[in-house]
Order: sequence, then C-alpha cells, then structure tokens
Amino acid sequence: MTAPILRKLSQMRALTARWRAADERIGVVPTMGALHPGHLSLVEAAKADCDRVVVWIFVNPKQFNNPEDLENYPRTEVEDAEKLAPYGVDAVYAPDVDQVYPEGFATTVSVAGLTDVLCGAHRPGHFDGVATVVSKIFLQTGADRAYFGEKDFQQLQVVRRMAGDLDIPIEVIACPTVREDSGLAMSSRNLRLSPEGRQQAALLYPVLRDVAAELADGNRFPPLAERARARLAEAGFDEVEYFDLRSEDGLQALDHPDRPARIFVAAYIEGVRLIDNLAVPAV
Ligand SMILES: Nc1ncnc2c1ncn2[C@@H]1O[C@H](COP(=O)(O)OP(=O)(O)OP(=O)(O)O)[C@@H](O)[C@H]1O
Ligand SMILES: CC(C)(CO)[C@@H](O)C(=O)[O-]
Ligand code: BAL
Repeated sequence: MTAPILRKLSQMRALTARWRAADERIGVVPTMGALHPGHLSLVEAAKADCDRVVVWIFVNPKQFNNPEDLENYPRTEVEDAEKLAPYGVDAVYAPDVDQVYPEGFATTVSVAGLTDVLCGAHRPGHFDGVATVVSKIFLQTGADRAYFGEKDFQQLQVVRRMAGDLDIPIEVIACPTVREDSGLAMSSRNLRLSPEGRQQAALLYPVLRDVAAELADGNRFPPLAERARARLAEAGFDEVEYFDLRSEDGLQALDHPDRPARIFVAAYIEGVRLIDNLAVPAV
C-alpha cells in the first residue's frame, strides 16, 4: 500500500502526537528523493527497529552551493512513492518549501571544525544547509531515531555533533554503503552518468580498496594518494577534488592509520561530482 504523502507540518505533527500517545518509537529516514536501494536499506533498518517510519523527501535548496547542481538534481516523486510501497512506511513527508523555510526564515545551524575539511572545504555553505535542514527534520518529525548512510560519512558526523550539541533527543544510526555489483556506491547523481561514465566511475571503489590494502602493509598514505589520483585521471575522471586519509573520529588528516581511519574521495566524471569512502583498520 502506498503511504500517505504529507505536505504540511501540521499533518506531520498530528501523526507524531498520535504515535507518541501510543508510546510508539518513531524512525525517520531523511532523503532528497530519487530513491535507490541505498535509501531503501535505510528504510529497512528503520522498519526493523521502529514502530513507525517516516521518509522525508525534500530537495533542500540551502545545501546546494552550485545552482546548476540544484537545477539538475533528479526529482522522481511518483516513482519514489512506488518504490516505498512494499516497505509499509507510515508516512512520506515531502513538505512544501514554506513548511521548512517560511517567509522571514533567518536561522542557520552551523557546526564548526568538522565542516572545515573534505566536502565542507569544497562546497561552501553546504553543511550549514544540511545542519539547518536536519535540525528541522528532527524537530518537525519528533523522531526517536534517524537513519543516515555511511556514503555521506562527513554528513553523518556533522549531524551527530549537531544533535548532541543542541540536546535534540534523537539517536543517529549509521548504515553501511550499498554498492552496485561493479562496486560503485549507489547515488542519485549516478543517474546523470552515461553508461560509459558509470563504468569508469566504478574504478573509485577498487582504487580505495587497493590503497587500504597498501596501508595495511605499512605503507604511508601520501605517495599512495598520488598514485591513486593518477590512476583516476588516466581512467577519465575530469578532476579529483580530494583523496584524503582521515581519522573516523574528528576527521583529522593522517599519514598512516594509527587509529580507526577512512579514505575519502570526491571526484568529477562527466561533470558529475561523486563521493565515496572506505574504512581502514588502525595499524
Ligand atoms: N549507496 C548508499 N548506501 C547507503 N546509504 C546511502 C547511499 N546513498 C545515499 N545514502 C544515504 O541516503 C540518505 C539520503 O541521501 P541522498 O538523498 O542525498 O541520496 P544520494 O544518493 O546520496 O544522493 P546524492 O547524489 O545527493 O549524493 C543519506 O543518509 C545518504 O547517506
Ligand atoms: C540529509 C539530507 C536529506 C538533508 O537534506 C541530505 O543531505 C541527504 O540526502 O543526504
Ligand atoms: N547526499 C548528500 C546531499 C548532497 O550531496 O547535497
């Protein structure tokens, strides 16, 4: 059965109040739509441990630093509702813009430090837009748990910090990255790649894995990163924006994984910006 699509905050609040009165646990899955199996894995995780599940769909204008990216972002609401039907979610909340940003809206939520690096350094204002809208998602839905993908690992850390700092009583749950058979991390932006571009893009994951294996053998990161960048350029990537080794906790730059760490990459192919990351155990 397709879940009702709510457009108004008052509708969302009425449902939350009813569920709270019945002492039900509420889970929210924040998305910008164009749903794929990566998103659906978050829905499954939410269904497994919550009594009620809300899927949030909103292409948040405040987090796009590039107007072209916002304009080209895929919008597929009818298909999204069909994809969600088998999961039996309790509501799809796809608010009208004025329900999120009413006239005169003047507040920005900004997380310092964690947002200075990686995507934060290359997408000015992006994480302010994310932190602002996610604080609204948490407060509007009143959820007990929120589900985020590790594909956007920095976002996950930023959102955790924001919820903790603002005493929002919600548990942020991390879910593993879902990949195509080729290893390519599923992403709504993959829809903008040609079949050849998609094939080329699939190199990101083996490159991450190879570098992780070399780190496990005790090699230092900087020369490995240089070779990885060259491999990606040769394979047809237009630009490698960053290729970094950073601690999982605090996202500090590392030369070798002396604590739990991740390799992070952002690269452009056919003008589409893709990101990925891979955990590397401490050695
Ligand atoms: N492949 C994936 N595996 C697991 N979670 C994912 C995956 N792709 C996206 N998510 C998660 O889904 C949530 C919504 O993400 P979003 O709507 O931005 O989708 P996206 O595919 O990441 O799109 P984009 O092209 O904007 O990166 C985020 O928590 C994100 O981390
Ligand atoms: C968390 C989010 C839905 C906020 O708009 C977005 O950044 C995303 O889709 O990852
Ligand atoms: N998946 C994170 C949302 C964005 O790229 O804007």
